[in-house]
Amino acid sequence: MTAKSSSRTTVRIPDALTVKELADLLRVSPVEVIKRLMTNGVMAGQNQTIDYDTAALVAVELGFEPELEAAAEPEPGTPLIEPEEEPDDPASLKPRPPVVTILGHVDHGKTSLLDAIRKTRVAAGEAGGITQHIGAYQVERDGQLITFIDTPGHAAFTAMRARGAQVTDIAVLVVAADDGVMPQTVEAINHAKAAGVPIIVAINKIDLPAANPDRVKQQLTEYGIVVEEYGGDTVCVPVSAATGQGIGDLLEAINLVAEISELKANPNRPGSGVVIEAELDPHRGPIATVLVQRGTLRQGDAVVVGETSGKVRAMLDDTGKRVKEAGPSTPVVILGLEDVPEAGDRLRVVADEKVARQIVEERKRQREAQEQTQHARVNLDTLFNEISAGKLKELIIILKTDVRGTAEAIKGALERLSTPEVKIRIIHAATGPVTDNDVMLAEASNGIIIGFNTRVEPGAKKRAEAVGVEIRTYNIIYQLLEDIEKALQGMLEPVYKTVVDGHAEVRAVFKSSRVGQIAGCYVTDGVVRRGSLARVLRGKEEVWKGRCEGLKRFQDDVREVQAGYECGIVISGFDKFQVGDVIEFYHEERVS
Ligand SMILES: Nc1nc2c(ncn2[C@@H]2O[C@H](COP(=O)(O)OP(=O)(O)OP(=O)(O)O)[C@@H](O)[C@H]2O)c(=O)[nH]1
Repeated sequence: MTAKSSSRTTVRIPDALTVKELADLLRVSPVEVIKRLMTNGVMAGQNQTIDYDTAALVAVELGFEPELEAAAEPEPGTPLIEPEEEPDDPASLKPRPPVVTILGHVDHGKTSLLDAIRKTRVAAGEAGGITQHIGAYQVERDGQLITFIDTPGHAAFTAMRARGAQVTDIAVLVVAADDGVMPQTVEAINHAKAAGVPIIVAINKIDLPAANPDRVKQQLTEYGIVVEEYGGDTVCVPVSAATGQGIGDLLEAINLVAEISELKANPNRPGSGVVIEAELDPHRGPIATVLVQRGTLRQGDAVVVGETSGKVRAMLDDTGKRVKEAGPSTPVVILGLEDVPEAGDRLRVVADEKVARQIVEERKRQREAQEQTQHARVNLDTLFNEISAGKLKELIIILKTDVRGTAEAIKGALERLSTPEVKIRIIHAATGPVTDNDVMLAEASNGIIIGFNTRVEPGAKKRAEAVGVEIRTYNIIYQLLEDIEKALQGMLEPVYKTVVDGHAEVRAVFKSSRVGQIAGCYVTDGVVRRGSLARVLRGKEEVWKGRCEGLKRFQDDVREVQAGYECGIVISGFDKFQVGDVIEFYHEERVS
């Protein structure tokens, strides 16, 4: 019998309610509900609150078809817990300022350029005149605001991305007109491309007699950056951070690219954003610069930031002025956190401080649990499995070699190994050892690193091991190519054994318009994890094999659920659950 039989009466159940309220809804006595709960392993008194999943189990047993009652529309501006992924109604989106990061080779003038841009607003007569360094600032040009991230360089840019936080909309690539394209210019180009952000070229130091902007433009074409003058679509602006020449043009170019990118966000929702930098101030406690990305952050909001929480006691803008609220693309310093968060941590507004602390506790627990399982990153041994499962369409490679000629040759040869199933994409090829930056890029892009006739810096090796990025080194080209080819065809595939992690018993089946079927389950032994391999057993027969696509406790998405708890489970491609089915969770372990 499943919960889907047509004779059942639908009952709408809120996401949390007391046992008594549930009894009223189901028109039975509270004692009846308590008895049913007990047989399902839940001990609860009549005034105790239970979650939807638990209530639904009882409803099904009593012949109802449970349905989650949609939460009431919140009052505008009321902070609430909501999943970050929830999309905005397109009609609610409003234009927002672009967020710009300045990248480029050492000494080409990134810091000077940021200073010169900052000065334009002092010149424009801004009150106070002095800008605080808070990690980001805004300037206005032709009535449009532009937000600059004040930490130049792609190391910071990619470190953020490796932590899953994409803050930059536009990258300004600074190239010194006298020096031309240098190794870190190329690295910056590839980091920006990997992040998929448009590039604007600022040819700096044009005040110098040795300046040769044409040579720079020419050199850039070798790296796929073709400026407009040469028939390409990259905007290029000659500037001098020293004299201020061209800074206005650069700002106009940014506005132009921003307009084409149609950057938008919904300001009318609880604020969320990313930490740009944070520190412990001896007088004010933990302070963090946050770039608001969606919604509006307000003084008094309860927030969760990475693994800390608090209440926004005060907010300051980039001139040090107190502000009460901050909308999309606005950088603000917030005071009132319990601890110092990390750059790249996400901030979310939640209902109140108690909820905030609960979420932090849960996050810490989940992280600890995750630390015990290996990072699921791409590596050559498991490549074929990923391809077969349709999970990988592209193998991303970062290639480091001893000399430039080899880099080009290997790049070409590797790209030719692409198959209809998997494209090989080399997002960065350069000479020199494998560095920390390369590992960060691989981490952010889910790629692997190949070193040819080159060494791996100790720091890079340590980081790669910690984050699970694969580095392979070779001295013979054909061996390198053969390994990749074998990996693509699954011939490198080692032998695996199946290890069972846990079982969950299906106790109710719910329909969801979004994901198909959700199995209301009880974890009988072990642990079940989101993303894990799973097979559905009916008696002794295996009726389906797939992946656990969704795992919920109450209304929250969770990474794992231990034995003795209820949860909602979605298995990829399967919508024929029956009450009594057992879902077996397992993983493949390599046999050495
Ligand atoms: N003549 C001239 N010198 C400049 C210009 N921009 C920067 N410089 C000089 O170039 C040097 C490097 O500038 P920075 O702004 O520190 O360069 P950077 O790219 O931030 O360097 P790192 O932070 O070390 O990566 C400094 O001595 C600046 O004074 C310019 O437009 N013209």
